[in-house]
Amino acid sequence: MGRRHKKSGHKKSKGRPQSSTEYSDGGDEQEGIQENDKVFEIQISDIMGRFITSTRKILPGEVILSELPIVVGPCADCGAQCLGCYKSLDNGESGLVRCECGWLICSKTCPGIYTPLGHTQMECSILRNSESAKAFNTENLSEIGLHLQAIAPLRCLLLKSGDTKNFEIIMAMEHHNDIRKNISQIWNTNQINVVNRIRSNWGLTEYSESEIHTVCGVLEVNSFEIGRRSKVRGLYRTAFLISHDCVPNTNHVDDENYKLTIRASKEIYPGQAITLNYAPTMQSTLKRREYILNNKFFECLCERCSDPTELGSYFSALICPKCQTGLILCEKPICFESSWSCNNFPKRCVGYNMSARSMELLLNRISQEVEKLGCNDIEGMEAFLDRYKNVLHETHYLNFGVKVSLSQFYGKIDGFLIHELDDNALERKIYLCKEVLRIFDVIEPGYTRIRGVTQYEIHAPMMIQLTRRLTKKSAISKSEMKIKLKEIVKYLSEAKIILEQEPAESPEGQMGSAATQALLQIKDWEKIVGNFSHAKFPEKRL
Ligand SMILES: C[S@@+](CC[C@H](N)C(=O)[O-])C[C@H]1O[C@@H](n2cnc3c(N)ncnc32)[C@H](O)[C@@H]1O
Repeated sequence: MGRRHKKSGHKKSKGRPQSSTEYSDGGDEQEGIQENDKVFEIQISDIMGRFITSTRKILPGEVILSELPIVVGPCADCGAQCLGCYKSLDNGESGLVRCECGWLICSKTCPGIYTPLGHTQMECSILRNSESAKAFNTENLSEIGLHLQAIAPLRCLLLKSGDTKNFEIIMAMEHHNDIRKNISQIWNTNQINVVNRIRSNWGLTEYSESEIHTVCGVLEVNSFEIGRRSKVRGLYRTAFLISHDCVPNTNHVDDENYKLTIRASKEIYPGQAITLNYAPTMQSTLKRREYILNNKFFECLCERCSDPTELGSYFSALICPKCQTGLILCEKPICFESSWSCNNFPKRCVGYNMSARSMELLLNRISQEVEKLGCNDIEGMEAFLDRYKNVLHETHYLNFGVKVSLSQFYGKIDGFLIHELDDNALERKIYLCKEVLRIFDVIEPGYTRIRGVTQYEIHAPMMIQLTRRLTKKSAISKSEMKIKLKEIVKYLSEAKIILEQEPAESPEGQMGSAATQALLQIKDWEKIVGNFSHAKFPEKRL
């Protein structure tokens, strides 16, 4: 592995910066952002190609850019979905309705029919004239996904005559054809499902094979997965320039019109690269690097990937089976074949060594156990943590994923509803939330969705604990109560700031409103304890 792709990393830009006005591909027409408000400029590096850096200090929560997509369409691995609004048709709820081109839609009144980011009139007539719907059996919904694979590439190609400026922007995006054409699994699949379909089945020979492979590559490398309804991807004229880092400094959200908003999660200094994580944050270095290599076609050499401890999060660490005190860490994490050994060696541990292959097999086996855990099965999850407490580090990514679920499910599942939790279970939820916040401070710091959700989650058990102590008349002084209330307000206030940025109708957006309500209610406690905003947290003893 690893050899077929070029090496990459965060090498400082070599070329001169391109200001946004110099960016002739249309990046200067940023929607909603005035030219002189722009907080970023485009730079070019030998390793990363184009990327953006900040032109001034950007504060946490500040909008860096916000834009509508150029193209929206089904993801390559989608199931059956409506061509207009992308609603999933897998559940059969909506029955099978056909557009006049023969393809499936959610209903005759679908709001996405004949709209620029849905099923356009042009697309409809191409699909109808080529009798394309005759090629699939509408009873077999899984087969439709294969045909839908060619829709987003078709929509890119249609811009060639319909919107030349955006077509040029798309064709100038990174496609990695040089690498992708040597990966037969990718290239041949695209040849059959996209190139042949568009050229032979739909008769669009005006698009060359290489042009079609290029838009496939552009979509694979640059598109954002968006929407809440099913698997949908969008290409954006500026956001694609954001480079990757496994500890990103931005987060993003898209709304019902597919508008994408990128915000700073933490302070970004002038000249610093503006980054997002292309890989799943809650995976180990090995898995993230594999994902990036196989999907974005470069090797990540970021600080988190280069550090065997993953910046002290110990996300990939095992407990040494020999000495039980040392940790098994990867010797050279940016090398896929690197072996793993005990960090106690040679002091106290005679030495424990594991090959990359043995580690992979072990983790695959344990992952299968995690996948089998029911999402409501709190007892099963706790039993898993207990079973592996002498094998996986307490914040190993496999443990941590389970802990994130537990931190949210305690209080929500039948038999574990918040008021039914005993004192130990309340304490457990608080402990888990704090651990989740501590680790996310390292791997995804700042104002992020998970931080907002966890801060909201922690307030309820803390409030109940406080009420119970008060009603049970367990010894709790007024000053201790004030400190607890102040801590709860701190969590809720940050949760409110973060979650109010989410779409109001989303579960996170609703949590944001609930945080606002909770903050109002908590004011009533002043009647009991007096003003607590000046309460001092006890100093931590070293
Ligand atoms: C979404 S594009 C970003 C824009 C692209 N650099 C361009 O010039 O069009 C993603 C590609 O940028 C490059 N890239 C982004 N982040 C990188 C990083 N941290 N290290 C190396 N290459 C990176 C890789 O080639 C990757 O496939």
